[in-house]
Amino acid sequence: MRDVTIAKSEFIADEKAITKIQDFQEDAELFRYCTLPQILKYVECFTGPNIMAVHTMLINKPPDPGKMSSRHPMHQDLHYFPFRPADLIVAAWTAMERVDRSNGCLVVLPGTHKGSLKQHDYPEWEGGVNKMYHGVRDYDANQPRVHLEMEKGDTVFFHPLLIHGSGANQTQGFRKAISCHFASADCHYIDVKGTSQENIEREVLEIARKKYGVTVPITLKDTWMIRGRLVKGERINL
Ligand SMILES: CCCCCCCCCCCC(=O)SCCNC(=O)CCNC(=O)[C@H](O)C(C)(C)COP(=O)(O)OP(=O)(O)OC[C@H]1O[C@@H](n2cnc3c(N)ncnc32)[C@H](O)[C@@H]1OP(=O)(O)O
Ligand SMILES: O=C(O)CCC(=O)C(=O)O
Repeated sequence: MRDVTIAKSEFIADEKAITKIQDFQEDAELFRYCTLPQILKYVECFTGPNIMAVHTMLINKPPDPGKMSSRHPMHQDLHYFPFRPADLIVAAWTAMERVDRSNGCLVVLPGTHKGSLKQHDYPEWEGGVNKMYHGVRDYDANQPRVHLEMEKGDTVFFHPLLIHGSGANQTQGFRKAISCHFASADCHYIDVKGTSQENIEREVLEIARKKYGVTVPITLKDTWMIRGRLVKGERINL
């Protein structure tokens, strides 16, 4: 994935536009992260013994190009997931260097994981928004927020309903983190038709057609089944 502003700038080298490697589950070295006992020990408390890595990312938040496009809007990860129950899904996010407000650390709204899934859309940001970076349409902006300042190697585990995002990277370095969403293999797929998740379904299927050249009819479930990888126990539903 490339930052929308940087990718369109003729003055910046192509590799400096790369903000994320999405879906690294087939890369042996990167995937080792998802199998680390130090991570799985905590993941298992949420998922139980049958653990799937459902979504992987190496995030390389670039120095902000001046348009604030390095921000990640406040969102709930469950918006992207066509499976339930939410309580059997957990994110692990590990800082690969010190992160604080200057380089755009995570920011969370504590307690929001006890709420429900909200409507998400592209935020109306003047400087542009990266592809598929949907944000919660309505949330109380006066609600207390916590900035997660973390040292290199620190990991945070969070619920897929927790409203979170990250700020602009105001430094000159790339802010690196590695992350995996885990889910219990006992989770089941849901049909998102008629729900607030229809907009992301449409977008993912369009990307599958246009970017990956898929010509046969596929479903949102197919896109998740192909990418998911078992890390422990038995692959049941997912
Ligand atoms: C499939 C299932 C996924 C499913 C993903 C499931 C996510 C689970 C989420 C869990 C919670 C979260 O992480 S929340 C955030 C979730 N969202 C994401 O992580 C989205 C990550 N984004 C991506 O992976 C990618 O951007 C894609 C696949 C959506 C689209 O890729 P792409 O079409 O190649 O575009 P991308 O590289 O991003 O580049 C952005 C724009 O810059 C242009 N561009 C690119 N390179 C250049 C260049 N050298 N010179 C000029 N322009 C350029 C592109 O054409 C595009 O313009 P133009 O075509 O616009 O004109
Ligand atoms: O690393 C970031 O800046 C934000 C990541 C995030 O919000 C997510 O992966 O859901």
